[in-house]
Amino acid sequence: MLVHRGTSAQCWKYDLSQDRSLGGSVRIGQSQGSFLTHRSTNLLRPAAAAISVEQDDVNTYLPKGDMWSVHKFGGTCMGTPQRIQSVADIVLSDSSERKLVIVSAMSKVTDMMYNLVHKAQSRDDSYMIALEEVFEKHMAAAKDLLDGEDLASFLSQLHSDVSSLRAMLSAIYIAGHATESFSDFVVGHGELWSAQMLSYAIKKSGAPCSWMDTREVLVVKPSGPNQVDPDYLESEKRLQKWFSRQPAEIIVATGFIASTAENIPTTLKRDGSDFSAAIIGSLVRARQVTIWTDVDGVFSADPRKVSEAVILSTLSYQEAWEMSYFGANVLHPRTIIPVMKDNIPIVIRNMFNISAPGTMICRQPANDNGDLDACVKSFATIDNLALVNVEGTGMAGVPGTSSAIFSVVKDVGANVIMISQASSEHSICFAVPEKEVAAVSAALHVRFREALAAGRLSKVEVINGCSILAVVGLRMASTPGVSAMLFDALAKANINVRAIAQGCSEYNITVVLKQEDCVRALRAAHSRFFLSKTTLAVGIIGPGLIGGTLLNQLKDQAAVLKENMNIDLRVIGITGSSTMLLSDTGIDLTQWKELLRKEAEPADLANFVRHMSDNHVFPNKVLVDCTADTSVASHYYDWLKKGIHVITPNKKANSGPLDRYLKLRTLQRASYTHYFYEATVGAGLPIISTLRGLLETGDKILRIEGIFSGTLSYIFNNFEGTRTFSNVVAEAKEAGYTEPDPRDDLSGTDVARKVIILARESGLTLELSDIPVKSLVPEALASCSSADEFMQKLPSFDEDWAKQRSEAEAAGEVLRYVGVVDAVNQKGQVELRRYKRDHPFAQLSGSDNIIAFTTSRYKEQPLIVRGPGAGAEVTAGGVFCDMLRLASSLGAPS
Ligand SMILES: NC(=O)c1ccc[n+]([C@@H]2O[C@H](COP(=O)([O-])OP(=O)(O)OC[C@H]3O[C@@H](n4cnc5c(N)ncnc54)[C@H](O)[C@@H]3O)[C@@H](O)[C@H]2O)c1
Ligand SMILES: N[C@@H](CCO)C(=O)O
Ligand code: NA
Repeated sequence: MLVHRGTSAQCWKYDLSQDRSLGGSVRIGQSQGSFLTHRSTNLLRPAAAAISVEQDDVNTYLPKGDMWSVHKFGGTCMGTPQRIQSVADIVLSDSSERKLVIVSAMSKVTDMMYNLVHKAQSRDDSYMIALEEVFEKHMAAAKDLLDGEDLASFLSQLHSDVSSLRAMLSAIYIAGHATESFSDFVVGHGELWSAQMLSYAIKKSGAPCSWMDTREVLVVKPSGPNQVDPDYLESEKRLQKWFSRQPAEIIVATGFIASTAENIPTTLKRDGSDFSAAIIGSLVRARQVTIWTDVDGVFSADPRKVSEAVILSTLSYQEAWEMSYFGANVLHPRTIIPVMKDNIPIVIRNMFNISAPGTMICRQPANDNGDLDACVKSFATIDNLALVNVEGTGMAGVPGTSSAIFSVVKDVGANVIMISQASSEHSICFAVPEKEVAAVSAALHVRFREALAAGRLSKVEVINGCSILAVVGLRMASTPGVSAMLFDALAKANINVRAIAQGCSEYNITVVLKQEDCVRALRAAHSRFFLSKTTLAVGIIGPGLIGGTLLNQLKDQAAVLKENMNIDLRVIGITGSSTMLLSDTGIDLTQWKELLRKEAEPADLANFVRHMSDNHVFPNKVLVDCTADTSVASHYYDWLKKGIHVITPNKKANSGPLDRYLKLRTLQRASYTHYFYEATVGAGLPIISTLRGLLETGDKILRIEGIFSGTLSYIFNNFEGTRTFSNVVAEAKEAGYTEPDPRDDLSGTDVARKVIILARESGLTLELSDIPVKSLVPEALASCSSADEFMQKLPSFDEDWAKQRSEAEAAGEVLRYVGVVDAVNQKGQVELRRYKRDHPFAQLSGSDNIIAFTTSRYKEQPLIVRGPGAGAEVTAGGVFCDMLRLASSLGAPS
């Protein structure tokens, strides 16, 4: 077989007459007269001779090192003329002194080319039509991309290549067979054409650019089935030679194709163009090799399984290596070898998202700061495995047992994926693909029949349905605490580990688990290492006025919090009284209402809470009770006990039975689980936090007095002139100030609850029933069956109210509904009082609360907090504030 390099036609020609596999009867291409080697007059020389002549006079200079930047663009990047143009733009925007650009064939073309060969050798003459399609595709692309002389010369080359291919394929058709090198020759045209098109596109901008047929340069030798090794020395000589002839600043080179030392066209097999880029990067000692693709970089886990997966900014060569073994879509391990030896970084970048910085694979990751979590780079899983466990006392101290086991495994051709043996030597277990395990087990039973019969081996056991979770990271095995973190995460997720292997290579810890647990294990482990410690999984109970407003506030603010404070809030559940909506990773808050309507399931608080506690993706969980429900509040104790934080504007727990309250607070103080309830008093106003601040710094509370009801404040602030009482109550309800049942406000119960909350916070041990309350609910309406009925009947009492008001007015006074915590006398009280018009309590407007703290330090003048104390936005804001307080207790920056 003879192979020749062409001149400007730059096409390799086969002399099929020498290929015995084709019967030596066909000749192609000679009539075209393009068999001149470059700048040579030798006609039809045997390839080996051609090389020796050219090598001898090589004395050229190929600049090497930092000035070179190597780029590789895969088929998707070269998919359309527009994309080829974008590739040209990317190359031109690189300011490196010299650029070497490796390209794949346009997307789908390699398959089309293999298909041509396949058709021809199966004697399917539709290969002619298929070849025409290949031609059309490239012609159309070129016409779109190029014009003038460039277009003409590309098309003439394309024509001539296609006619050679036609002849070649017809030969294959006749022989009914294609050798590997024939097939490689045909297939390699995809790269030849894409490289030429790109180089013309770059040249169009005026930049000096040549294209390189890498078969002239890259020499490889077969090193195994479907695998080749580069011959660096020979390739470097040829590259020197090539460069001495065409020293352009930009070189576009064909990926994937190469030649043997005998100049037979071949390919880099499955390692493909990435391998080309790495080899060439190494030949020129490039400053960097950039692999352009359609993803933002290398993920920390398969993003289809772990929605929290992140793009890694750096990876060491070895980590990339490990990860590609586990199927991460990184680089083929062999691809890394050429650049690794020269410490050339490889950067994986997304051509369709230039703003993403990508992942740099290099020797020493820059951000390796020694943190535990930085030791772990990624997680991967392999499914459909079986564990084989060979067990018996006869194994200990008997050399050769493992060798015997694994030679059996080898003989049946099974692939051992992981091995683990405890040092007691009583068992060896290893994982193989499930489909291979039957053969392995049968062969082991045969091989160890005697040992089993004699009891030296007790069993050869197969455990089906296993998966591997592999954790990859540099220094992992040598850093204390990493495996503890991993196994703790798995334990918390209630996942049983069947076997463990950790090589001393330090790059990988592998655990075998039940396949059904695998994704859960992956998520739990990933979140432990990758999620911000202030990621909060949130469950909202009661998406009514306050809960709904809170959800909307979260929707608007979540991104800012994540960006600025590293606080990641994920609402993973919303439950109302009839339906609930659950999500494992976070509900889309832009459409929570719609989702709750359409995709919800029947509400079930126990299941809702289970959903929260079973979630192992998120390190912290909080339930936010936005109901006014006593029974919901009765669960706080259990939730806190489960480690779920609780936040609420619901007053029921803190104003309920004293013993339960004390039990709850004792638990809260003893644990690191938090319970916040600022919005229970004064809505978003800082009442609880002010009181706590006073107490915790050693101040002594003497008296807390104020207007604690937004509703009643509003009513008496607006009950003026000709307005009726019932009308103003309706307005307060409409404005969202009232409790779900406004009688809770008018009866004084709501104020009494707030008084109790503050009293207990101040250390008083009072029950709600200890507080004398003046109710404003007319006795006759106390028994109304619904809030609506109450509101309907309220106008009949307007006259009574008008009378009370005018009496006060006549005395130059106003009516105000106040609550008092008398800490000195350990009492509380709620009543309707009259205040002079110039009293601060008479100056309020809207739903204002005013709370005056008289303390040892604030004795002459009380500390006063005043402002709107009811309403959707301020209350939800107060609850939100508690969520951030929680995040900051968990370590969020302040
Ligand atoms: N409105 C305010 O200005 C204000 C101010 C401070 C505190 N609060 C408190 O906020 C809470 C909510 O008030 P709101 O005005 O939003 O009331 P709301 O009636 O509008 O909302 C309560 C929601 O909880 C739901 N719910 C009731 N029981 C439930 C259960 N067992 N499970 C699940 N969902 C249940 C209801 O269906 C409703 O959607 C109350 O505790 C209230 O005291 C309100
Ligand atoms: N209904 C309550 C809401 C705030 O707790 C009020 O009017 O004050
Ligand atoms: Na408050």
